[in-house]
Amino acid sequence: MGNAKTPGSTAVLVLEDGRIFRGRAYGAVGETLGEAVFSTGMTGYQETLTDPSYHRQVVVMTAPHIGNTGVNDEDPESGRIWVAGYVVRDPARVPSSWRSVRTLDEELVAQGVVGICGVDTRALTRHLRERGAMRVGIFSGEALADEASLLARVRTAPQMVGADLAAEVATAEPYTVPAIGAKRFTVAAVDLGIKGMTPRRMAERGIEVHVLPATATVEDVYAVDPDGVFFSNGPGDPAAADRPVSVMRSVLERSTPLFGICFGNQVLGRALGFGTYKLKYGHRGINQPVQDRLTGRVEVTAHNHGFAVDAPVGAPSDTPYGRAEVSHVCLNDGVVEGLRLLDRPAFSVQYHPEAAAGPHDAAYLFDRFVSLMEGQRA
Ligand SMILES: NC(=O)CC[C@H](N)C(=O)O
Repeated sequence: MGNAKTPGSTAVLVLEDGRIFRGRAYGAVGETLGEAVFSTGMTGYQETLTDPSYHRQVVVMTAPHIGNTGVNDEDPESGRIWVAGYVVRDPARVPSSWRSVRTLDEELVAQGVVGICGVDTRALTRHLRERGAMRVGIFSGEALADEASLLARVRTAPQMVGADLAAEVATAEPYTVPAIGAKRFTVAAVDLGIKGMTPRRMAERGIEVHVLPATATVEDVYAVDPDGVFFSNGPGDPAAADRPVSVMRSVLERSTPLFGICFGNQVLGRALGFGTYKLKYGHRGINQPVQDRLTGRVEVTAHNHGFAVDAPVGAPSDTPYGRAEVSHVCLNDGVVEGLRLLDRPAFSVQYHPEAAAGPHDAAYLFDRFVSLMEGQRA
């Protein structure tokens, strides 16, 4: 957390391998620690900042100009900024948008988010691509100190591997998002860090969404008498998500239609008996090419993931819940981007069909979920 900003004051970004970038304080002044990751989205910084999946991550924006459209009250994906820190090359000096109500700098200060600007984000991104995501600290104001002590601070930060974070970001109390228009289905959505656009995309399809805390039990899920069950995106290491994995296994057992996004895809991978692993530097941006192996169609999609499912691409695998296959792959690097069961109504994707921000190529996946629920009724 930071205190009042001194414009243009010095800030230092220290990576855990000892590489240092100097710049100017942006947003709140102070100290922040986290995992350094980069996002290639040219637009949608408000959605990025407020995506709970970024909890404990310091986000480096590869787009050089950030803040151009200021901050509005409509675009946030949750009630607050979740990124641990923010790294920008060249912040907008004068934002311009009819929806803007304040500057991004003001918003970062108001929410105590420590950032840095004026750093060479291309060099920083290349470093992270070569060395991989790693721990980082941003320091400004009274937090500045000699390099050796800053590096020692960075090395005290917790690692992302093994981090169980969903309950830190998810709703404490259940809430309901009503269907828009006539209600057709009820869905229990286990909130592991859900983005606001996800229940909205379901509501638009006549689904009443009961958003449940990350700690929801199987009894909580079935207490809403769901036609389908959804597992959301969220922060942290899926290898630490034992509770959602066991809840999901009960849902699979009962053959209730099931859909998972991002963390939810990793939870499905684990529920089926596949492993998960940490990617070197992850996928974060809104223009990643993904192929739907069922139709052959390529979609341009929004991503934010640092882990992935380790499942064989090709012939289906036998799992305790019948045959499962990799339904989608990333065309940049072959990473598993979706799973589908062949004998039960369940599927998931590693990317973001709710796409806020991002292209809407993958919105059909919400319709697939609706079809599964229709199929179950027929
Ligand atoms: N957006 C997400 O759900 C991210 C899932 C997980 N925390 C990852 O980094 O891979």
